[in-house]
Amino acid sequence: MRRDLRLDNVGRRYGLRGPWVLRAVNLAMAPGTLTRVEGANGTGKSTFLRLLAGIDAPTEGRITGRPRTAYVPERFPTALPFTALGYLTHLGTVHGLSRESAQRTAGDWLERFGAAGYARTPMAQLSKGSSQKVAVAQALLAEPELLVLDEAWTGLDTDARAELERAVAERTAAGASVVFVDHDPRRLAGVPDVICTVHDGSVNRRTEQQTSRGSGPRTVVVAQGPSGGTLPAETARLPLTALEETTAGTYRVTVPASHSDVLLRALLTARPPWHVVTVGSEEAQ
Ligand SMILES: Nc1ncnc2c1ncn2[C@@H]1O[C@H](COP(=O)(O)OP(=O)(O)OP(=O)(O)O)[C@@H](O)[C@H]1O
Repeated sequence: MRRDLRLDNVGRRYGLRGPWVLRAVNLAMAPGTLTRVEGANGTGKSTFLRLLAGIDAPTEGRITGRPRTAYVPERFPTALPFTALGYLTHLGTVHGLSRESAQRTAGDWLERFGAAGYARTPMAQLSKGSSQKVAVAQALLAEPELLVLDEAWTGLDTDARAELERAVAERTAAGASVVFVDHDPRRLAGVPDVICTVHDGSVNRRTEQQTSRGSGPRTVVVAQGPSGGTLPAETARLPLTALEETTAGTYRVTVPASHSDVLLRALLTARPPWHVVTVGSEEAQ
């Protein structure tokens, strides 16, 4: 079992005499946790994310237990001498995939984000939105155990934004941790397990209670299991907003819409598979 990512007395300031941006940050982050980081402009959210991602080092204190990590920076460097597919394939091989499998995985991610048409376009010629799709794909490619997203939804079109929410749901369902900052309070609303607020150099952590979950669109799935069946184990990792056994072996399961694909996959790939009776949507009150 993986250990927690721990920050012990972490501080960061820029320059020898710069003001402390973060100070005395003590935190533990358990595997499989979805964490939203909030705070006013300029309070140090990106600094905190860079430290978590290992892109930057603390000025004081220690960070331990960082698993295999991927990061989407607030500003992705676009002037790289590669095509989109070439860049992602190259990164895939850096992550240990064979060239063939790196190219296939890279192509799959471009397809998922609706950017397959730009696969052979040089990175420097991509629009802001398309280059953001490459930024996101490079992080998801390696199936990281910790995914750090700094405003990663910014610049994406509606479909790609929803796809990124689904990809986050897949990572957490697979037991990975995801930490994100997003200016839109509706982003994955009601889904995070933990909210970290950066304020005055401190990071305050609070756990989201199950009861406060469920703002934002939801999907309601009615599914029938094999007789006497209990829900597949993967569903225990999903942020269910409601669960009701309507008749013996038939469940009505409500999840945030971002997590419906993960739920359906868990039900349909269970052995023996579940029968999905209906799938509907519901707006939270
Ligand atoms: N590389 C750097 N060199 C010097 N100062 C920096 C650097 N990066 C960040 N800072 C300073 O650290 C403080 C926190 O910046 P940071 O970008 O972490 O905040 P933020 O909460 O992410 O801001 P925003 O909401 O505007 O993205 C700011 O005062 C910023 O000017």
